[in-house]
Amino acid sequence: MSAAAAATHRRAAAAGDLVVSELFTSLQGEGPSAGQTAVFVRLGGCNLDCSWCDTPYTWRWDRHDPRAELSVRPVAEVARQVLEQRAPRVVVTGGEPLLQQRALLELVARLHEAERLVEIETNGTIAPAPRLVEGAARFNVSPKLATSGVRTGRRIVPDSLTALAGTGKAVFKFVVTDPGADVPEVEELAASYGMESVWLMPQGTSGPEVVDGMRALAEAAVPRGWSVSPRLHVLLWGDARGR
Ligand SMILES: C[S@@+](CC[C@H](N)C(=O)[O-])C[C@H]1O[C@@H](n2cnc3c(N)ncnc32)[C@H](O)[C@@H]1O
Ligand SMILES: Nc1nc2[nH]cc(C(=O)O)c2c(=O)[nH]1
Ligand code: SF4
Ligand SMILES: [Mg+2]
Repeated sequence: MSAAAAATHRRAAAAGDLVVSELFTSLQGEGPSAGQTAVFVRLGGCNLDCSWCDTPYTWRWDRHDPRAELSVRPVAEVARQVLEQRAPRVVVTGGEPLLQQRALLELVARLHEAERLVEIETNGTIAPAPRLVEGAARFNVSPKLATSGVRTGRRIVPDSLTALAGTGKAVFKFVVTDPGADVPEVEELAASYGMESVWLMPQGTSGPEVVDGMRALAEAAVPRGWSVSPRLHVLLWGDARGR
């Protein structure tokens, strides 16, 4: 991590604040709630470095400037901004949102109290605390496969995947780059961790990549009883930020 980004995260953690990348309202583009209006809270910082990550501006500080990309905001202020929107649903993502679990807990508790449905997008490497599980409507867990380019010991944390599977609120959404290599790896992970809801989503940041990818993934998903996730925001708006 860059020194500036590290200092930002330390300052936020000391104050109980959140490090925010962006906040916007859109349609949930992925997973079981695809098509539903939601407020997105994108937090800064990640503990992985997936080769195809579509939001490197949240963590890749050799190519992006953390002073321009990140802001430190009190939980109450983020909650107020979210609740100004009429959307019934909130998607907390990143970066890796569970890196900021202490402040995240407070945000999710406030939103849950205000009867918002909070979905948390996570890479599955960090176990959720009981209070986070209580306030969350669902965890959209996206464990990374070998084709992410991240080494196994970093991307697969068995205790965290077990904890997430045990919440009863997790779906597992795998980004597939190469079905021949990736589908057998998903089968192994699904069996090892008792994943009940498995989703395949194509890697891609353009309409044709997503549509062609989904068509190929249907062949693998249907016989196995799995689901295929669109990337609706990519189909509608391409690789635009804040969508
Ligand atoms: C940017 S990540 C943030 C949340 C968390 N770090 C994670 O990976 O789940 C949000 C979602 O986008 C997916 N994703 C990122 N880049 C992608 C790409 N190029 N194609 C398809 N999905 C991608 C991730 O796997 C994850 O499901
Ligand atoms: N529209 C839209 N839906 C999304 N679902 C998950 C996203 C994410 O980046 O986590 C995402 C996103 O970036 N945009
Ligand atoms: S874990 Fe998520 S945010 Fe982090 S690099 Fe991978 S896709 Fe990007
Ligand atoms: Mg996204």
